[in-house]
Amino acid sequence: MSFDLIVRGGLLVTPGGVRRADMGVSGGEITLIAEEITAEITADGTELDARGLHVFPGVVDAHVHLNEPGRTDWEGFTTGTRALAAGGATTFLDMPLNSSPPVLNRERLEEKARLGEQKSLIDFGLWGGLTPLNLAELDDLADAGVIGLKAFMSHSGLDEFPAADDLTLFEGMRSARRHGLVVATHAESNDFTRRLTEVARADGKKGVRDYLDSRPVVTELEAVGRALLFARETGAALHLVHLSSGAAVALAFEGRQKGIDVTVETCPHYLHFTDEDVERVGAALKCAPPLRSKAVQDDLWRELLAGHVDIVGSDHSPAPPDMKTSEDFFQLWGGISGAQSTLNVLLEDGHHTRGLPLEAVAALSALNPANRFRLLRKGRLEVGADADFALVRLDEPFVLNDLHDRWRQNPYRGGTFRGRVQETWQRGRAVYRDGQFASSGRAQLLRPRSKEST
Ligand SMILES: NC(=O)NC(NC(N)=O)C(=O)[O-]
Ligand SMILES: [Zn+2]
Ligand SMILES: [Zn+2]
Repeated sequence: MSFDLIVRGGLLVTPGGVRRADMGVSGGEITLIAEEITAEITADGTELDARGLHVFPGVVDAHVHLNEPGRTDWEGFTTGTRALAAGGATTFLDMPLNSSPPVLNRERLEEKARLGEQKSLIDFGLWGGLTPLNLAELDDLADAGVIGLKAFMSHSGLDEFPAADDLTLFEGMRSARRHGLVVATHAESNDFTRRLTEVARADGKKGVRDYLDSRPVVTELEAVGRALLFARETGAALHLVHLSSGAAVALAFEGRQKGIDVTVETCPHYLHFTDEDVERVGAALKCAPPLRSKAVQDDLWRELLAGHVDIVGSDHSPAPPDMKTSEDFFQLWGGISGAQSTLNVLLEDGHHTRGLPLEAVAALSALNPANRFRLLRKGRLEVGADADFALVRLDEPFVLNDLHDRWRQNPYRGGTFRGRVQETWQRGRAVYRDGQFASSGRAQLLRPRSKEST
């Protein structure tokens, strides 16, 4: 056997555990994992010395907003995927908003796919929207290869992507079930958050704390409960994005124990920052649902360490500085820039601080999202999988300053972490190495593998 690439002597974080081994790659695929590979590499092949480094499966970020076309100035494929690659990601799933017009039909999906294949550095899948405007388009979206359908249960921040009312969500789930697609929900109660916002605004409230108080945990719990009910009644696969509270994760876990097909995502910002950080830092940490108290964060970590969280996705959603500047905290764009730092947060706050095993870090960031969205060549260091991996220096602290996303405003800037990503490889080819990026043009659009073929 000969190889195009041999990764030598790294500590491989495989689904079965961490092991020191060589990894051989041919044609972009992992073809051998062995204690020592003695075979030759091809004449133009590469040997990579990974001694002293951990080899993680490339991050599969299930939740990013790269906003191209239409709002590329907020964040686009070029800068967004550089940030992702520098953070060890080799796959991302892009949300149907805030690109404009949003991905609500086949044409928009195909347009975004074309742009992504030209400009993205790494492989990607595309979410389609589920709104009251496009129920008639869902069959087409499924056929065109969406990775899943995304619905907002509260206002999305953009009128062009309206919230799904109960009937829309219910009908959307029925359709998704027929197509074998996952429905993702932004779970905050529309009635509840809208009324609390109105009341606060009527009282002239504008502060950080006023905003945080307008979206309490109960508004998340109400929406999670309703989404679970609809999933149970329709038999659809439900993915709860960006849960912010341990209580919401626990509610989802109860649902799963009762047989509902539900997975749970949380985000690095809920694990790393609290409400006090929002008060200190301001706009860079505005998001919905908002950051929570230390006590709620502790609950969230408890649930995660108990294995009740499936996926950690970045929800990277930047906006230009003028949308992140206002005296009125309600007026600011909600969205946090975090595409580059998911592994850093999981390794620093999870592994080093709380003893989260490295296999769990790899499962939350790569294997579980790959499995949930049926990307079975992704997310695992295993023979037969794509050679998508990141070389990580696990123990040495570093200051995160070299950020590659679109705007300067990034709440992780200047933070100290352990778990620096040294290099990122996709299908056997370096996409990020020595601080440099490969050229784009090789990224592939990924479609969920159909049930029949698995
Ligand atoms: N339109 C957005 O980018 N919204 C995102 N914004 C947040 N989370 O604050 C989201 O995922 O809801
Ligand atoms: Zn959301
Ligand atoms: Zn989002």
